[in-house]
Amino acid sequence: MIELEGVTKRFPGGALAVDDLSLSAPERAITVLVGPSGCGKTTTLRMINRMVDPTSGTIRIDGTDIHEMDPAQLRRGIGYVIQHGGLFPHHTVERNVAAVPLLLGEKSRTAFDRARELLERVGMDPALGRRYPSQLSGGQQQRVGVARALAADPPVMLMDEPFSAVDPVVREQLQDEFLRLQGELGKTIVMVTHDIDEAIKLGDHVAVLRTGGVLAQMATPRDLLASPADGFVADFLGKDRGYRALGFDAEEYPVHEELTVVIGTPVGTAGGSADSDGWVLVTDEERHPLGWARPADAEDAVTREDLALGGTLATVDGPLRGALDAALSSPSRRGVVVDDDGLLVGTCLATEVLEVIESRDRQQAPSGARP
Ligand SMILES: Nc1ncnc2c1ncn2[C@@H]1O[C@H](COP(=O)(O)OP(=O)(O)OP(=O)(O)O)[C@@H](O)[C@H]1O
Repeated sequence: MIELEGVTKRFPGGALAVDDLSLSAPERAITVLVGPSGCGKTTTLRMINRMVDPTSGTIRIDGTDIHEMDPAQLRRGIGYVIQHGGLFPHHTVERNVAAVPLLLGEKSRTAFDRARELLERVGMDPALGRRYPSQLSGGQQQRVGVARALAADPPVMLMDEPFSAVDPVVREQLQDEFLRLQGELGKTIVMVTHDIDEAIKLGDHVAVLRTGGVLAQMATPRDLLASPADGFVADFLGKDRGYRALGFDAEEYPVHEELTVVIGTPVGTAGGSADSDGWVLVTDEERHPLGWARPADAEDAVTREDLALGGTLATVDGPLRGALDAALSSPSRRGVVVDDDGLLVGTCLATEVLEVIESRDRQQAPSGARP
């Protein structure tokens, strides 16, 4: 557990970067610091590994005041990941990952073996280990940055905008893989971002800071969306709060059997007729959904050109937001539901998902409560 108690940082020249900040980052959880530019996020993070010293206040890790610890020893227990990976440009990728263990006196062979293992763990082809950082994409550099921070197996990780230097698609992938990795490793993580969506997706706890380094609210993402403390937090959370809150609710909703046809075969072979609207769901032979088709002639084989794409997929025990989105984005208005292996389970209807939400809300609302 990392605890900040009344921490203030005033830089020489007068800038008050962090003002009387108190918060706790629980063990084995991801705590995200989020807020507008200049609100003191990076300064706060750097005070935890003593790259910046607070003007006043106390920071403790597992009950020990970090100012009573030797800075080198402190940093050995803290992995640090920054934007663009912060890699040494003149070292190979493997050498970058092995850097800290080598510094700590690890045998070269052990350090490099572990570097290759870590690269694989963060989803990199180990063959890329012999390249130099400039020969990697932005997303790959970020992965190497994470691998390097993990190399000495520190219990604590500090991450400063680790996924912000890449495009939105790669960013989503990195976030998903990071969550999977954290599920295995269970590090105590403090992460900085200016992106509230990233904070809500990754954070077990989210601390919203306002300019001047003042804590506006610290809560779980669900509570933050449901009850922002004030107008600043509400504005910072932005629009679509009600809809985004559905991203946390993995609840059962009705799933219906759907008529399907295998790609390359005529709709007529589907063993029934398409729904009255004419849309039929096309799958591959293993029942992975491929898209919807509304062929003019049921005797013609369905081809990839016939597919109307764009619908999102919902996971059967996933959040209600996914189910609602699948239904609303589907050309047939029937949302495609798959299992964890991506195989078709059936379809769902927006009206029925909404019924689940409403009946749940009725059950949760205290009696006499008004919206
Ligand atoms: N070394 C420094 N000397 C003087 N002022 C500094 C220094 N580092 C940061 N500051 C100031 O402290 C305030 C907080 O900066 P910080 O980098 O912590 O904010 P941030 O929330 O991480 O911002 P961003 O999202 O833009 O990275 C800013 O006003 C900044 O100008």
